[in-house]
Amino acid sequence: MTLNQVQFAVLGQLFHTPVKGDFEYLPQALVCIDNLGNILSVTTDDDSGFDANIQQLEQAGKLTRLTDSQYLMPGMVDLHVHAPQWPQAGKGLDLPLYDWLQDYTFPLEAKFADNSFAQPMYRSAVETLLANGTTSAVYFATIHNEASVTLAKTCLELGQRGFVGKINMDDASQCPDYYLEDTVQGLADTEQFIQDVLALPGNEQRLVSPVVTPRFVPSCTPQMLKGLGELTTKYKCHVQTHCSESDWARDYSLEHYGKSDVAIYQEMGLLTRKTILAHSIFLSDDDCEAIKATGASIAHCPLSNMYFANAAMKTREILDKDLHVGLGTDISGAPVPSVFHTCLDAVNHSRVREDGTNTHLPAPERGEAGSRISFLESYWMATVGGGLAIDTKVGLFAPEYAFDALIIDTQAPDSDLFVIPELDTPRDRLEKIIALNRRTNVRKVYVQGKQVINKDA
Ligand SMILES: O=c1[nH]c(=O)c2nc[nH]c2[nH]1
Repeated sequence: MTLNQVQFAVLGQLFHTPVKGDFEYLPQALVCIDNLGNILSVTTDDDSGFDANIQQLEQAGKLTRLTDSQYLMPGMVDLHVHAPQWPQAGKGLDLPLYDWLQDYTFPLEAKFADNSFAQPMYRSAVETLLANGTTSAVYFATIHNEASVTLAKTCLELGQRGFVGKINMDDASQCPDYYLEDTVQGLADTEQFIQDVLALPGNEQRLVSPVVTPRFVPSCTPQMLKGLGELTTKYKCHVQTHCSESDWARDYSLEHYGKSDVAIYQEMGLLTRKTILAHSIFLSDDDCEAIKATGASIAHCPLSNMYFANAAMKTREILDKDLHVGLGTDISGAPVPSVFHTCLDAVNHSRVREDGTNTHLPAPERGEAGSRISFLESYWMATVGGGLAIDTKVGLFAPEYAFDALIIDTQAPDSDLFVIPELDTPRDRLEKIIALNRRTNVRKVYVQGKQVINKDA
C-alpha cells in the first residue's frame, strides 16, 4: 500500500461482527480507505510498520484520530422502509393491516402523484435515516414514476446507498381507484423507471439501484407478477415485496392461488438471490428451502410485526437455518427511524416469544423455549446480514468492503449512553451502544468513503 492509494484513514477503536453471534473489538485499529471509497486495509499494532504508517498518514494530513469515547462501527442497513409513509410515522397503528392500508396509507401515498409534494417528504425521510446511521436503505416508493425517481435522486444527492422501488398495484379488487395502475402501463412505467435510475447523472458507481417492487400478492394481478418477473430477469434487478405478513395476507394467497407467497413469487420469476422478502412470518419448511436454495433474503421487521403480524417471527429458526436475514424499520408500519432501535426490538420480540404471555398457563407451557436471539445476533443482522441481503460488500471492516461507517460517540451532548470504562467490558460497551444509541450519538456518517454527515463540524 502506498500513500497515494490512501484517500484517508481512521485510527481508533472499532466494533463489528464478522461471525454471527460473536463480535470483534479492536482497541486501536488503522482503517485505510482508497480513492474509490473502499477499504484498503485494517491493521493493528501487531502488524509491521503500523507506527510508521500512522506517522506518514498524519504528516500527509490524511489521518482522523478517534477520541476515547468514539467508536468506528459499520453503517446500518435498513432492508425495508416505506419512504412515502414517513409523514405518517406514529399514526393509526391501532388498526389491522387491511384497514391501516385503506384508511391511512393509500390516501397518503396517492398524494405522491404530485412531485412537488414528494420532494420535501423524501428529503426529510432520507436525511432522518442518515442522521440515525442508516447508510443503506431499501425503499418502497409509490406507483408514480416521477416521484420515485425523485427518491432515487434524493439518495444520490444526500449520499445514501439507496435501493429504490416504484411500487406496482394493479388489482382493482384490492386497490382503491384513486391509487391503482393499469397492468400494461404499470409494466411499461416500471421498465422506464429502471432505465431512468440506472441512467441518473452521478450514479455511475451505482450508489442507487432500481428495485422491482410488487407491493404484495393482494395488490397485483397474476399478469403483473409475471411481467415483473420478466423485467427482473431482463435487468437482473433487485426485488422487494411483502411476504406472508399476517393471517389475512397469508390466507389471501392460499384462497386465490392455492399456495404460499413464496411459492407464488418463485413461480412468477420473482424469487432470486437479490430478492428481499419483508416479514415472512408464516413460512413452511418448503418456503424456507426455496428461500435458501435461491439465496433470497428476509427483512425482519420486529416492531411492525407486533402491530400487524398476528404472530411472532421465527427469527431463531431462520438464523439457525442460515437463511439470509437482515432488519427493517418498516416505517411506517412501525414508527422509529433507527436500525439500532430495530436491533433492540428484535431482541425484545424474541424474548416475549420465548417466555409467552398467557399467565393462566404454567411457565413451561407459556412460550416457545429456546427461541430468543442475542444482541450480537440482532446487530449482525443489521450490518453483515443486511449487506448479504443487498448483495453488496458493506457491514464489515475488511479489505474490498465499501467504507460505509459510523463514528459513534458515547459522550455526545444529550446522550443516554453511559459507559464506565472500569466496569464495562468491550462486550458490555457494544451491547450498551446497540440498546441505547440515539441520533445524537451518531456523530459522523460515511457512505462509500464519503462523509455525508458531520455533526461536529
Ligand atoms: O407493513 C406494511 N406496510 C405496507 O405499506 C404494506 N403494504 C402491503 N403490506 C404492507 N405491510
